[in-house]
Amino acid sequence: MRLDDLAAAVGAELVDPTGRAAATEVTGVSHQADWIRPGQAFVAVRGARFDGHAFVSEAVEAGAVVVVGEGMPQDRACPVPYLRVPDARAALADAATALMGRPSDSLTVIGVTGTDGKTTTSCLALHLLRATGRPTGLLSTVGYELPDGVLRQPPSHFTTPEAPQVQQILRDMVSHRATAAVVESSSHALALDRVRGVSYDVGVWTNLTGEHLDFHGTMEQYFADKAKLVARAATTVLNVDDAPWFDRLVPVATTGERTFTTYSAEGREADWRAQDVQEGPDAITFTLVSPEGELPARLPMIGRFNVANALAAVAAVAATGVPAADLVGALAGFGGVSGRMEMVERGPGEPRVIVDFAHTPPSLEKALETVRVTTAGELWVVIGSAGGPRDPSKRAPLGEVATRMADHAVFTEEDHRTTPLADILAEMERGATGAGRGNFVSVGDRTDAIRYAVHRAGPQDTVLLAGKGPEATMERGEELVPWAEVEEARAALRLRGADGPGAAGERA
Ligand SMILES: CC(=O)N[C@H]1[C@@H](OP(=O)(O)OP(=O)(O)OC[C@H]2O[C@@H](n3ccc(=O)[nH]c3=O)[C@H](O)[C@@H]2O)O[C@H](CO)[C@@H](O)[C@@H]1O[C@H](C)C(=O)N[C@@H](C)C(=O)N[C@H](CCC(=O)O)C(=O)O
Ligand SMILES: Nc1ncnc2c1ncn2[C@@H]1O[C@H](COP(=O)(O)OP(=O)(O)OP(=O)(O)O)[C@@H](O)[C@H]1O
Repeated sequence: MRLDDLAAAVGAELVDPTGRAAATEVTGVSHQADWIRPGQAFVAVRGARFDGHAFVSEAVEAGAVVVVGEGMPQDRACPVPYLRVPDARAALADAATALMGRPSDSLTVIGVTGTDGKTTTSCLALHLLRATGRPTGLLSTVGYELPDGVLRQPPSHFTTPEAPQVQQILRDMVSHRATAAVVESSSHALALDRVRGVSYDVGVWTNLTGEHLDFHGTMEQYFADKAKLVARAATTVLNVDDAPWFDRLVPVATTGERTFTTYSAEGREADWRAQDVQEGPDAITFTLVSPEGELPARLPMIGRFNVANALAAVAAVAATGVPAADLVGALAGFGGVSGRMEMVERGPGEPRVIVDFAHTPPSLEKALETVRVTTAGELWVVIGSAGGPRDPSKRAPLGEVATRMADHAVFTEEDHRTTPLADILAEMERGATGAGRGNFVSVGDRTDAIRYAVHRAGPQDTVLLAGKGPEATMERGEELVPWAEVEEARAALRLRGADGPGAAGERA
């Protein structure tokens, strides 16, 4: 793209006294100076921690041919043309969108926002679109996928990366013949214009509860940031059960030509709702009451909240023109979400082992509560708490919740980093004993802890391995070791099968 076209795309005036700059070819854009490659534009963002202008020299040395920003500091000159804009983050998104040729215009885009359930709903929508014949891409916390289904990681680990990565990934999807995309859209992304330039066909709202107020400031601001998705999507899928936000979203969802559809997992009046919900050990069944009639549905997941996620995904994909009967058929083939209530395959006589990401006291409580419903025997939990800079105040409450909600708790390591593991375990134990409970044991090594629980659990029992979920590494001291919780669970089950319940547990 020519520099004068880039200037037009970001709404800036190109001051070009020599007349030679306008035709300069701009090959890409980045907000991060050390990612700049020759021929690219550097957008200097004034952030909470840094002023991107401090990195202009680094960007130019790396080959930036233009800098975009809200104004160079007076004491510094810019060695390449400078495009002055009122909002650098908006310009970053506009430049990236233009340079990538507006890829989302060639895709049916479903955006998903909300405090909880974004990743699950996104993965469900991806599955439904693919299973009903649409080559689809995904951008989410777990990474991104092109229609080939291979999970890839963007260079920075965000739910929704910055606009240049978002637009590049959408462009790759189009190049790989995707016709649809599911974009998990975090509140940070909506607030910081990372998804400006994505034209959403359908916007999905899961729910809104207090979280991330450190960034958004107030609940009102958090709502306003998330509501940007509803304000931009042509059709929105709204959760009737999410009071009071539902009522406030309706006017936002109906301005202009836009429409909305509703869902309820709690039996309220809605376009899409679940009736006669039955939770089983491996799946949930319910009657889907839809605008196209009543249909029996089977969702191969556990966790009652997943009914809401499934309804949201079904309603969203239906809004793109897929019949409800096809969606219900496809739902039964969903393979789950990695590390989120993931059931480990088991043989006869083996306990049910579930890997989940819950690592805060409220999410652990919710996870244990829902698993309890389908546990005929006793409930075990293996849980640790992170060290290093992570919030130490949650350690004792985790110990309290684990021993209150489960019959047996095994306290163990979870990325303790340079914090002494013994200190973390002592805090978790304090939470349990402070509440007068002794149904716990501490087993520092996580492999041993998992084996301890799996070997003692009976065939009717459930073992919840909480906290690590899909994470691929464990931080022990200064060391970063590879980790695979599901593999650990499989190994523990194999050992249990070989030695018989109880035997290898003695090794822990
Ligand atoms: C609150 C938030 O999201 N902040 C993000 C934001 O920071 P910021 O605007 O304050 O920028 P800054 O760090 O001060 O830097 C200013 C500029 O200098 C640039 N810079 C900075 C340093 C350097 O060496 N070189 C350089 O070029 C930066 O790229 C940036 O453009 O832009 C930065 C550059 O992309 C991000 O690193 C930073 O993410 C922070 C670290 C973060 O942790 N964000 C998380 C909370 C986040 O976004 N999470 C959501 C999901 C939340 C959820 O639902 O759970 C997500 O979508 O992942
Ligand atoms: N609809 C829901 N309502 C309430 N809680 C939910 C819902 N869906 C999932 N959860 C809980 O939130 C956890 C994370 O789910 P998921 O990853 O889908 O959410 P998320 O919004 O993407 O969060 P994150 O961005 O942290 O991954 C689940 O393990 C479950 O405990």
